Amino acid sequence: MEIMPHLKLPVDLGIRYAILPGDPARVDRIAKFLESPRELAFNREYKSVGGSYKGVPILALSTGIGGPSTGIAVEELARMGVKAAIRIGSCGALQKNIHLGDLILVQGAVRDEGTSKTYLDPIYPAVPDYELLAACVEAAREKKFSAHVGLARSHDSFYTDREDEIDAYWSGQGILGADMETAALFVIGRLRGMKTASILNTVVEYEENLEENINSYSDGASLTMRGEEHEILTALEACCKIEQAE
Ligand SMILES: O=P(O)(O)O[C@H]1O[C@H](CO)[C@@H](O)[C@H]1O
Ligand SMILES: O=c1cc[nH]c(=O)[nH]1
Repeated sequence: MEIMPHLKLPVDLGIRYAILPGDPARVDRIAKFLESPRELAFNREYKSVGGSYKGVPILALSTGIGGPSTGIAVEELARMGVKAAIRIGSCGALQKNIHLGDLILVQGAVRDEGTSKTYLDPIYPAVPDYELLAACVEAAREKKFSAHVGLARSHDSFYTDREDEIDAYWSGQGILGADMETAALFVIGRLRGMKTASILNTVVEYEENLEENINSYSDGASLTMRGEEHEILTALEACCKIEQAE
């Protein structure tokens, strides 16, 4: 049986929906929302758990940090027949009205990263699948989660000497938040015929201290952990909506 070189999952796993956090620790927290969760593999940054939600088989898989490892995950998931993948990430807000634990449902991403550019020219757009995004928006609204729909910026370097200046520029262009994986997911997923969407949980407010806030998220601060639960539920409900529509 063929095993994926990085994900260490079998090509015929047979699960059509994937939920993709960056952090492997988040996979265990997704597992708590699944029926009959079972750990499937843990190789490098790729931790995977299979289970189901309201009867729909779901794969939770971490992608690690950044476009390169996300690109590998998307390619191997596509080979396994995954039809829809929703990132549930964390982000820094770039607008003052976006608060800790608020969700950003990404309508398009600035491709300020290298991975997607190795596939296609930068003029190609990084956009989610329309139906999958609509299912995420509907799910978040039904559950009354605090959510904003708009653009994100995906970048490669978390620490640069110009981060404040760069953030101010993109904030001025109306971008809602910054992450490191969404653009690569959208571009590579679209090329491989996979529906994609990205939901980002705000773990740093605009112009707040990045390092302190990320530390308090990993320590389980309540607003950001609640946002994480909201993004997990939004993604799972969206998978059910797509499954019902088919
Ligand atoms: O929490 P995840 O999903 O990893 O997302 C964000 O957090 C990491 C940076 O701290 C980057 O991967 C960024 O995109
Ligand atoms: O700027 C930021 C803040 C949080 N997470 C990111 O990926 N980028």
